Amino acid sequence: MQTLKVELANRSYPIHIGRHLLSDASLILPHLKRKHVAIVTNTTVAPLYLDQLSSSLKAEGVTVIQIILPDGEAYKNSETLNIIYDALLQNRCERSTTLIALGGGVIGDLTGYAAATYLRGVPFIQVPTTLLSQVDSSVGGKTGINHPLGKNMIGAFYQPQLVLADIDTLQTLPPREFSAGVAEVIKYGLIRDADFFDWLETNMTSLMQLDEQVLSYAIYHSCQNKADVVAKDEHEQGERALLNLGHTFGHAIENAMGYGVWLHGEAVAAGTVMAADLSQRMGWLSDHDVTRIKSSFEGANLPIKPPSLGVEKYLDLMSLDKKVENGKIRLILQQGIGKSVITSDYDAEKLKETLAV
Ligand SMILES: NC(=O)c1ccc[n+]([C@@H]2O[C@H](COP(=O)([O-])OP(=O)(O)OC[C@H]3O[C@@H](n4cnc5c(N)ncnc54)[C@H](O)[C@@H]3O)[C@@H](O)[C@H]2O)c1
Ligand SMILES: O=C(O)C(=O)C[C@@H](O)[C@H](O)[C@H](O)COP(=O)(O)O
Ligand SMILES: [Zn+2]
Repeated sequence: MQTLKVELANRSYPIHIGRHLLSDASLILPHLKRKHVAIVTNTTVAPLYLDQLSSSLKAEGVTVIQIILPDGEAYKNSETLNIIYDALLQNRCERSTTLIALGGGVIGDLTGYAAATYLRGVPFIQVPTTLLSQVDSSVGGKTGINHPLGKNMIGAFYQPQLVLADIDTLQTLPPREFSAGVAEVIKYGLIRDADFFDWLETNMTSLMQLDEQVLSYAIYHSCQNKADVVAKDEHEQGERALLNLGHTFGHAIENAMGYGVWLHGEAVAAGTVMAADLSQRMGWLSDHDVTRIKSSFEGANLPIKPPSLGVEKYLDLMSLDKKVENGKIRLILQQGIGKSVITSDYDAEKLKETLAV
């Protein structure tokens, strides 16, 4: 098992990455206020891993409440959040009850937001079971739900007590979902780590085959990059916005196509290609680098061609992005591989050319 730490003063927490972690309750016990937990998961993950996690905790005398939600991005909303609140109240959960998110990013975001708000805040633990959630969503404390008008529009920054990433769970992940996670892995290379991007170019085939060493390295290195950024800028006042590369375009795609039709990682991949296209039009990124970016996504079986929504639709949806300032859409653009910037200083006409796909 490898461990790294998100350094946030008295809210610091460890990320454990390795095999057989779900059945090792000793990793969780030190982080519980009381031997009382509510595991939140969904109808797909429950039959695969709920028993393993519950049994190991029960064997140590922990009372386990199970909350099983419907599966899918379309359920990352206030109705599903209410299912969690209802179950917590019906089971008389207290401030000392720890919520455990067992699943992908949807479960993690929902559970984290429930933890941030139930009784004005209870502890929670992330047990991510998708590649995307192991490399990105379980780390950093962004929690929340979607609104019909925009992605993740309601939420809170609320850090977990612990992240437990058991890479064995990835064996059952459908290939399309694995690919979606690789989009966020590539992101770290593009925004701040050119060496990691080079390494990914060399090792993409092995990564897609779930080679254990390559997979562990990719997860550890992604978490390290995210932990570094979050430690410097927890509440996205500056540098953290770089983690949003491709997301202003991508969230527009997810919303326009209907939540869940394009996977988050797929929309991020196509959105990152759009950001690269605009960067190239601005003269900031070479043709060669644009080709490298597209090839890396293609190597992970990710889409590089965005849907044709129409320029006005794109602009309308992008204008609801959380990074909008004084009505101006701020974008993460590329000034090379490993060098992203947040800027509102782009040519609006060139943006329209990028959106006219
Ligand atoms: N909070 C953050 O910082 C952050 C970062 C990135 C993405 N996100 C959010 O995360 C969500 C996407 O997360 P995701 O890609 O994990 O999607 P997801 O949570 O929808 O999981 C993908 C699918 O895989 C299934 N699944 C999960 N684990 C499995 C396993 N081990 N074996 C088989 N099936 C499994 C799920 O039930 C689901 O059907 C989006 O809502 C996105 O906005 C949040
Ligand atoms: O942690 C962050 O910060 C990120 O931006 C990570 C993203 O991959 C993630 O999709 C996040 O949920 C997007 O945040 P949002 O603030 O644009 O909703
Ligand atoms: Zn993302």
